[in-house]
Amino acid sequence: MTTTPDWIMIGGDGPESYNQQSSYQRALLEAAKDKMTEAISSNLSLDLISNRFNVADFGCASGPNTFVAVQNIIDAVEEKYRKETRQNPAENIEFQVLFNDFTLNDFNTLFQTLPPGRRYYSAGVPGSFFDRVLPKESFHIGVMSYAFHFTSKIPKGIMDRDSPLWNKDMQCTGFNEAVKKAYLDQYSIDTKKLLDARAEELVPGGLMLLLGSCLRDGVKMSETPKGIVMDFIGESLSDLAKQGVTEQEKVDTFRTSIYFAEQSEIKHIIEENGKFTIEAFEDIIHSENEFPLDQPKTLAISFKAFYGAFIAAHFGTEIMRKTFELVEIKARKEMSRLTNAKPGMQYLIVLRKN
Ligand SMILES: C[S@@+](CC[C@H](N)C(=O)[O-])C[C@H]1O[C@@H](n2cnc3c(N)ncnc32)[C@H](O)[C@@H]1O
Ligand SMILES: [Mg+2]
Repeated sequence: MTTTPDWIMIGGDGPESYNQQSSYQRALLEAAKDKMTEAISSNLSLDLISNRFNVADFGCASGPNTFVAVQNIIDAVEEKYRKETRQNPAENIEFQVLFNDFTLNDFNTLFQTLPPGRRYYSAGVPGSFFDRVLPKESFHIGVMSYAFHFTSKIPKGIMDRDSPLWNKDMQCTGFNEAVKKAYLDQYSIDTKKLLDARAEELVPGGLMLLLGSCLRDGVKMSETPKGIVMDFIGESLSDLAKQGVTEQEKVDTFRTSIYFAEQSEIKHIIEENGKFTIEAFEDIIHSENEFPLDQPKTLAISFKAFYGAFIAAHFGTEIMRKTFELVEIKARKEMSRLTNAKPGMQYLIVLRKN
């Protein structure tokens, strides 16, 4: 079963494209490179490194971050091989990279911008990562970067005005217990399906490296900079409805299929699923921080690269642009709220298939 959503990261390589605007996601990959190398060096068995080595990226978007992620992995595998066998990996190992995303993802831009001089063969793998997308035991290391926080759908009741779970916000702010539980339940169901699928597709002993952001335990989404900006997006949409640029009804029916879980929630889901051992759950702290909180323009652009897709799908591109103009103004006005917010957390999770 392949489900294709009505939103998709902004393709191409224009000024608003994911390709051009996803530098904050990339900063995490760059900061985590040493930890990824270490994780591969200590958790990947040398027996798995033979003449053919397959790397898969789930939720790759249109680049270029995916190229950084897979190159980090290939460099680490080569380094381990070179050190432990004293042989030249280039003579003995062929790499293949499997790029997965929804069918509507801009794979054309991805393939047109593949790094010159790369030492791997490439293939596109279309389809939802909540289902099987590859044959059994077909890859050795998988990566997901900023793609481990999606749900397959909006939880039941959230959109229903007569339900106690009716959520007026476009996101799970964390303040309504029942709403939070509905999101967590849906996230838990979907993530377990995702882990089941990857466990079948991975070779025994294979690894999954997950990079992204989550909440520190006990922190509510709307208390973090990311949650505050998401609230700005919701408020900006309401402002546009008040101005008559869009309808309030449309704003009220806009939700995102995203749930940023708390660290212990993620651990619990992985442990309950039971297909993987958590070898590491690292807090990645780097100089770029998660967001440039003192640069409203950059902040608005970063969020546009990611959330713009959802908004454009529901409201059209014009409203999407106007929304982020307002978001930038709000971020400028409320900079102290952003800089005083509770910190989010960026992670590298290393999973080994049991
Ligand atoms: C924020 S982007 C991250 C892109 C890239 N990995 C990076 O680090 O910059 C999330 C990507 O996950 C993809 N995605 C979300 N849900 C998915 C699903 N169920 N199956 C496949 N891809 C999915 C989206 O289409 C999008 O390209
Ligand atoms: Mg994000």
